Amino acid sequence: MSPLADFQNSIYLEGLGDVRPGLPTDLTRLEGLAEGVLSAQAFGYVAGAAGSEATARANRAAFDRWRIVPRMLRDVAERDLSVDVLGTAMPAPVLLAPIGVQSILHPDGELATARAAAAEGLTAVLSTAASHSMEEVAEAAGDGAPRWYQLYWPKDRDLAVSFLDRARAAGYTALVVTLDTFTLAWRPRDLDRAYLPFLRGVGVANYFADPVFQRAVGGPVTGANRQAALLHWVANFGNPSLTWDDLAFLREHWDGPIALKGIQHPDDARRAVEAGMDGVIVSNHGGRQVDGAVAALDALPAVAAAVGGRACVLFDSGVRTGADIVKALALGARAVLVGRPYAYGLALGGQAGVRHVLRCLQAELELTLALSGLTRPGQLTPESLTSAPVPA
Ligand SMILES: Cc1cc2nc3c(=O)[nH]c(=O)nc-3n(C[C@H](O)[C@H](O)[C@H](O)COP(=O)(O)O)c2cc1C
Ligand SMILES: O=C(O)C(=O)c1ccccc1
Repeated sequence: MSPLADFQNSIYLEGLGDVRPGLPTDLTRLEGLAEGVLSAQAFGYVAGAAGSEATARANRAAFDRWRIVPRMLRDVAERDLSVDVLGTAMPAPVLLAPIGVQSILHPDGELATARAAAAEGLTAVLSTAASHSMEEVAEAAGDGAPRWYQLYWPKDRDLAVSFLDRARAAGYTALVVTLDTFTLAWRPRDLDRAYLPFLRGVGVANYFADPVFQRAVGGPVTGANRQAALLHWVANFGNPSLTWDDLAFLREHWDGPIALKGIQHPDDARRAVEAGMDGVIVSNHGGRQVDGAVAALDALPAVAAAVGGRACVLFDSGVRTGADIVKALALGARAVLVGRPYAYGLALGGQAGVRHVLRCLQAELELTLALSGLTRPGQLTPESLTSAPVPA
């Protein structure tokens, strides 16, 4: 019996002893529960999306338009979910998407997330906009815990280089460069509450701890230069002038694998490969950037075809269940990143809440795969799916 199937049994056995798991095993229910424990501002920030939130809804609807076609009598006794992604060994094709400002969800924020990921052997991608510094998070994760770093590429090139140097020194092995968020989009829930965590000093730990940043604001951030430091953050956060030519700069300053996050067009995927990138992450940022943008799952097949095995294709935006993961892998992703579900787990139960989410996702993935007649993620192809009948 695999440890993941054991997890399912342990839930039933606890049930016999009348001890219920603390959080629901249907992860789509976590959002509603998280609303009950978060401030309206924090909940709105996390659950919200751009504009009318049509793309956030489309992300989910796209999964619903595909159905798995299970196959029988295929000896699925021995299952192995493990994959190698950009040189990182993973027990399952699941990563924790970079989510900034996690201390609005739980005081331990990214520290709790890193510990939960490490306990499962899964890779957490640390955001540049984290509420704890990358060095603190690395220490919380512990030696040997796989970790990747996500770059919000700031205007100041020296600051970008400093982030990359620090990430390397702290043991982050792969770089995720987020391209779709050089500025925050039109987000009505936050606008209506005039809520931006950074202006309250949340999500700036990596900046305030940085020697290059400190030099620019006249020394370590104290009460005296705090306002100036926050304004410097606003001015530097993103760079709308970047082009494909700038990727050479990243290659020069980061010798490990690089994945570009926010790819939605096959031509952009081709350009990423031509620029020597190791991976692309098909993502629309969970619907938080371009309202009306294509559902991420609908963009995946064409990107996978354009890449044609020359780079690693990853996926996020809308993954909520093991079945969702099966569908994304079948349509061309090597692994998925999950975002809001673990953020809600963090809000509801700290480190244990995140771990609950990770265990449920892995267990449900393994069961869905096996019950569909497969034993390894790599066996999934588009033939594993059929499109759902269009509702009348
Ligand atoms: C509250 C919140 C903060 C986020 N912060 C970041 C970030 O700092 N960097 C980044 O690349 N993506 C960020 N994202 C986007 C996620 O990495 C991911 O693309 C998205 O959440 C996936 O969609 P899902 O939430 O539907 O799983 C954030 C998403 C949320 C919900
Ligand atoms: O809110 C977000 O989606 C996001 O990506 C972000 C951007 C800057 C800082 C923190 C999070």
